[in-house]
Amino acid sequence: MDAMKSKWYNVESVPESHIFGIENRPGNESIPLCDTIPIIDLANSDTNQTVDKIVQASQEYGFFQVINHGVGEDVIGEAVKVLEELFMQPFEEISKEANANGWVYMGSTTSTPKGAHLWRDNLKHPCHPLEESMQHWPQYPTRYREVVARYIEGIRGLSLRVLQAICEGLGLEKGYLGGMSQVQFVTASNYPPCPDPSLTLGLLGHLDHSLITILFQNVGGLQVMKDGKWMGVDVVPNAFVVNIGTQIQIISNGKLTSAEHRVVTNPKEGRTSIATFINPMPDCIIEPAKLLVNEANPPLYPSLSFKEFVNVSKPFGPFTHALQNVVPSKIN
Ligand SMILES: O=C(O)CCC(=O)C(=O)O
Ligand SMILES: [Fe+2]
Repeated sequence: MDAMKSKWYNVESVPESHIFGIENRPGNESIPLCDTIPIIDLANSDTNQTVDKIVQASQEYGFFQVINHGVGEDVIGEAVKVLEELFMQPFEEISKEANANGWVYMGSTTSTPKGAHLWRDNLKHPCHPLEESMQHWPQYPTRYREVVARYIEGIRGLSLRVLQAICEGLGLEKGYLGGMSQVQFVTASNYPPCPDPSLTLGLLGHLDHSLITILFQNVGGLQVMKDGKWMGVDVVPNAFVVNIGTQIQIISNGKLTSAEHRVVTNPKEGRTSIATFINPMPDCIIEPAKLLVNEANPPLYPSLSFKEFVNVSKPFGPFTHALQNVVPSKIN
């Protein structure tokens, strides 16, 4: 049997192990694409107009897309190619390499708190500081480190520009958020075509516990919760989807929104996504910024180190609405 045939997803129907309960599965309801999530041109990211657009989108949707972001089309294309090549290897080969190097590979056999298995393979590793973290990255495909490093360099620059624009928009001092973004993880996923997308999910609904997350998707599948309804995030060629993580929702004292999102599968095409999480250091205290809190605007969230926050969230599983359980006051 060749590598492709032996993959778990070469099946004619969705195995029992991948069927989600009624309350989580997408079903047959058709979900519209949201054509109002802003697509923001970053050619001049420091103008007031761009800053306003970023803040508005972050308030209203917790999501926006960026174009003219400075990361080359070829850099993105190469990264997707090298990841697709990696995911083509047999499960055992990837796992062996992951274990030897200390990065995380979760094949679709990995269970989720909701019982069923996700319709995806996924890898995760740190990517900041670049030189140091690169030593632990995959070595096969042989161009992986070189290609992904170039991608990550681009994402680092972009993330600092976006964080700076958010600082400006919130009225925070320059570098307030950029200075906190000392940890960066990349997680790449392969969502194979699925014989029945109504039964299963690529990724359960969740909030990202990051400052921001910068995502590339080559095929649609990402959905965002807006006013209690799922909406599809359209694929804009070579754009990045940026979303506000729970940590910026806290720092902004609820002014900016971290929105729930999930990934559905499709019967025709495989999908590759690359999400880069921009996170604080574990000991960094995350709390509503002093400048945004006063008598009229009391803090909505407690102060917690990022580590504590993640710990408190754990009992609820990484894919649940952890934040709602942590904070006494509502999060919306
Ligand atoms: O694959 C995607 O489009 C989304 C990934 C994601 O939301 C995550 O890894 O947190
Ligand atoms: Fe996410």
